[in-house]
Amino acid sequence: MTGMREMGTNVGSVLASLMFVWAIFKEYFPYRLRGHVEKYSQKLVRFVYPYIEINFHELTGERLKRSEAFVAIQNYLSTKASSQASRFKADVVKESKSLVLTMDDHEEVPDEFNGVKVWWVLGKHINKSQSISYYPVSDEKRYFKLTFHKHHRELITGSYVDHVMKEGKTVFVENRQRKLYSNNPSKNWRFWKQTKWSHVYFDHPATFDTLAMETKMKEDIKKDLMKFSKGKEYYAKIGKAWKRGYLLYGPPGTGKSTMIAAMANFLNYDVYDLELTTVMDNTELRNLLIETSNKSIVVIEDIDCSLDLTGQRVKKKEKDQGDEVETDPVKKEKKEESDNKSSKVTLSGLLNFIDGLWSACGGERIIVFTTNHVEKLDPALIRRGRMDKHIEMSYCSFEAFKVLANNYLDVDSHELFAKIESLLAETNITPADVAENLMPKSDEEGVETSLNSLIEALEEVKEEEARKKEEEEVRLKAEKEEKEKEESAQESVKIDENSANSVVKENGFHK
Ligand SMILES: Nc1ncnc2c1ncn2[C@@H]1O[C@H](COP(=O)(O)OP(=O)(O)OP(=O)(O)O)[C@@H](O)[C@H]1O
Ligand SMILES: [Mg+2]
Repeated sequence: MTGMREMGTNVGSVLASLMFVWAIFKEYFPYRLRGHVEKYSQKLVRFVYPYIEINFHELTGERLKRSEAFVAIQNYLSTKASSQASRFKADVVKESKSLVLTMDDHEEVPDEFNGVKVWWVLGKHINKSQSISYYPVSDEKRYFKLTFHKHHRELITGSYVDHVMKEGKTVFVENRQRKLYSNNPSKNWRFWKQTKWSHVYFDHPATFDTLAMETKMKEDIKKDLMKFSKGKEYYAKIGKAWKRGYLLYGPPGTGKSTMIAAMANFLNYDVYDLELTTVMDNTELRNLLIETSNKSIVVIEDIDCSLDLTGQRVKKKEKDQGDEVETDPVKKEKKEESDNKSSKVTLSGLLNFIDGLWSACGGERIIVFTTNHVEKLDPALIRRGRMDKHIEMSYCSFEAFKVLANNYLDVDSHELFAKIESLLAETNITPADVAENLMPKSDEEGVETSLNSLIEALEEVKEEEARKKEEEEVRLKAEKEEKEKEESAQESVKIDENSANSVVKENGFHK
């Protein structure tokens, strides 16, 4: 069959050359004769070469975006190429766990659908125009050519192409290596033609199994995520954009960032880590958003440090009291940058971003904010509907400790657990600190040594907390005494004034 098609292709190209010569000289023939020649020559071409060809170009649209169809075909053919083609390009994805083969240029891959044969070829046009540009411009334009017999036009352009797109997308989801994007400073977008987002491959090992928190809470979050990811029809039915906002709040080291990684791994989504302090204004924020893809989690970490988003009322109160001192150097730098006002992103800009984005960019997106100070955020920012689910990440409970003990030491129970349970109930220690103590310091260190080191740390924390409590009590007592002294001093001044007044009155009376 391929041989016949090739022969047809050769005869077809000879005829095409003749048609080209005809196009030049047809002016010299009488009009009537011209019509006849054209009609019969086209019939002849269709007879000799009864195949239809469709090209799917890689770059489409004015901004030359990568066509989704091209990518889907490429993925679909990667599953066929391994058995059908003889020349491939290979790519190793997912830490060498799978090898993805794609067709090499001009390689032909046959395929069959409902007993009908089709052929795919990856072709490319080289752009001959030698435009001089400051930036490197790719002048290679690739396309997939699909060839099939004209009898099967309907089947191929309908069901077959649909089938290829669907399969291609599934392969893409299975093989794709997820990415962690971070936004580039906008000053580089124009001058260095930098893309808005740079990425590295996302390879965080955190999962919900390794995340230390209450089992019930964990299951609840997993259920919520699952419902969201499968909720395309549901969201369409209730007329809501297919997005969900999560607010993770709690002290440093309680696993907020770890939870985001676990969410991404659970859903198989990309992560867009949005650094707000480098976004100059609301327009830039919108532009960044438009370039995010479906199946992604957009993250804004430490939102209270990123921008002046804390709402007027809260801000005023804070100014009066004086700001709390930030100890984490990263958060401190963020806060300083945002205080320097290099960014003009406003609260309303961010609210528009959260509300508007989804309708503008299609669905299947999750947005996550993290903060250590939930009380500082403007209520408008975190109201339900914007941040649908508020999750408090808290100090380590005994249940959370058991997950960590299993992760780090491979133990489910131990005689020292009871002591640890009672110490955990009395102290505030973060999962990060517990994890640090459980990590064996050397290969020889056994389970017991690690657990004892945790007990020691817990006792230290307990002592420290008791000391702080005592100090606080002493301070409060001193404050109370001071206040009482002041009040009694004021009282005695009042009594003195009153008695002086009565003396004056008495004297006056006497006068
Ligand atoms: N709940 C948890 N489960 C498992 N590991 C945790 C948990 N919390 C903290 N850890 C460990 O502590 C380290 C720090 O945690 P993480 O970065 O997630 O804290 P965070 O809440 O994001 O802190 P910050 O507010 O400073 O950003 C992690 O690398 C992880 O190993
Ligand atoms: Mg964090």
